[in-house]
Amino acid sequence: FPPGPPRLPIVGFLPFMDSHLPHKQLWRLSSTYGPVVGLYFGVQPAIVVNGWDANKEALLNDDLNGRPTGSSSTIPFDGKDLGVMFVNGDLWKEQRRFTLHQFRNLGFAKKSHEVIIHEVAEELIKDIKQSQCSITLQNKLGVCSIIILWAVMGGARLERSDPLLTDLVDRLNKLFRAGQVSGGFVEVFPPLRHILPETSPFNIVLNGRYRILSYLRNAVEEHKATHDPDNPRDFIDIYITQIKNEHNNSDSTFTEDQLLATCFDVFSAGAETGSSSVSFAILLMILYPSVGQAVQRELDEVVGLSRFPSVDDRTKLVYTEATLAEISRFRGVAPFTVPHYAVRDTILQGKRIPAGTMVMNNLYSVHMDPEYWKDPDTFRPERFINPDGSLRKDEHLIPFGKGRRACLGESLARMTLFLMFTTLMQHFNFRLDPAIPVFDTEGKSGFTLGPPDFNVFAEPRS
Ligand code: HEM
Repeated sequence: FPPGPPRLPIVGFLPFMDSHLPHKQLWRLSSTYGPVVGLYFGVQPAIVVNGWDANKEALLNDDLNGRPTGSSSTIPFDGKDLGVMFVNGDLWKEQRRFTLHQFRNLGFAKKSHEVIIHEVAEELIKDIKQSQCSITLQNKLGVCSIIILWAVMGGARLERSDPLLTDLVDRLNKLFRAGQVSGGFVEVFPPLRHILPETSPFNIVLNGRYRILSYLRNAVEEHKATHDPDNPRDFIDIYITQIKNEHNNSDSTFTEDQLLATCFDVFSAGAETGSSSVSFAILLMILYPSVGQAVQRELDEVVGLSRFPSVDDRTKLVYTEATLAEISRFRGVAPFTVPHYAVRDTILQGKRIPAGTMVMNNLYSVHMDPEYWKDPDTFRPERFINPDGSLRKDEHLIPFGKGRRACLGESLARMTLFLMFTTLMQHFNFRLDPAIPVFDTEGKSGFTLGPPDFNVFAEPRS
């Protein structure tokens, strides 16, 4: 097993985990123990993979592409591992393939999706213009993310003013901040959950999960009541048809619980990451005003103010694209991948990794690896521009992971980030509300990295 920090009996490294910025702490361990650090979360053996070389090797090794199973995410499903994110083997392959295929058929990240994102952006701009005081972008963008995702999954166009939406955004934000990348004490000592107060991070995550699942369950019931297999409206309709088609197949993985779990995975993976990415992007434009102004100059030249930016403009918006790349390197909202798991004994960087080891791929360490990035701590979009002025793609930038477990929603996430960011920058000059000072711009950890709390004044650009 790879070398790592000393561990305490029973609890292992858990009491020493930094809850503030664990990706930084776990990367620092590499200076003592090398790129693959072995440690224990309770009695669960785990490795942290740091730097580009080790992460590339790990992410492309299918023996390390499993997921830990049996976590608290199974509680609402009587202990069954369901969905696409925390499942393995044939179930994962079949469900991931089906979900991706159907999403593509439904126009996922295609032109028809751009139309929806433009409508959502237009409403957001109206909403911001009507605001009388400073606004919390993260919440407004959370509502946008859910409307966009739901258009593919559940078909219906949700209303911005629907109080349910605000509740979902609030639950998701709380759930993502309360979560811990290591799983925390309860994941390794499950009986603890019976004595925890309602306000404990574990119960915030579990209650958020139940609330979102109950919303999804209602949506599935409504779909069943109005289901017409010849006229599928969305992903849920197509999935219901598949369940019916496989009714006589006792080995079928298509069940109603599986539908709920898949919707939950997509919904939770997509909504918070999407809004956090755009919030971070706007915050960085305020903190680095010369970059923000250069983005606006390029948008004025290429797009102007009379229409919304479109994905067709991307090739001409080199500086803007370079800025988005630098934002995802500098403040990637996924500093770790979702935890991986060794499905059989294997070798990584010459070290033996036993089956059953949890694997934490530290993407932050890839994006800050000084071997590959000159001045990694400097925010500098120009690093993604070639001397001839064209956009420089860099294989060391992997905010969505790499290999067979990479993000299922990457194309939609990239499209949404581009359209929401450019539309906001086109329409407004942002400045921070001094009433909510931002002391720490590195963000807030949890399952992902969220932006710090901040409010903005948005001055319309004429
Ligand atoms: C900026 C936004 C996003 C970022 C940075 C991001 C990043 C990631 C990363 C790093 C992973 C883990 C890869 C691994 O474990 O190796 C992941 C997995 C996943 N993402 Fe995303 N994601 C984003 C948006 C989305 C969206 C919009 C969706 C859904 C439409 C989505 C759905 C998923 C799913 C289902 C998985 C699990 C895939 C699997 O286990 O097979 N993500 N994402």
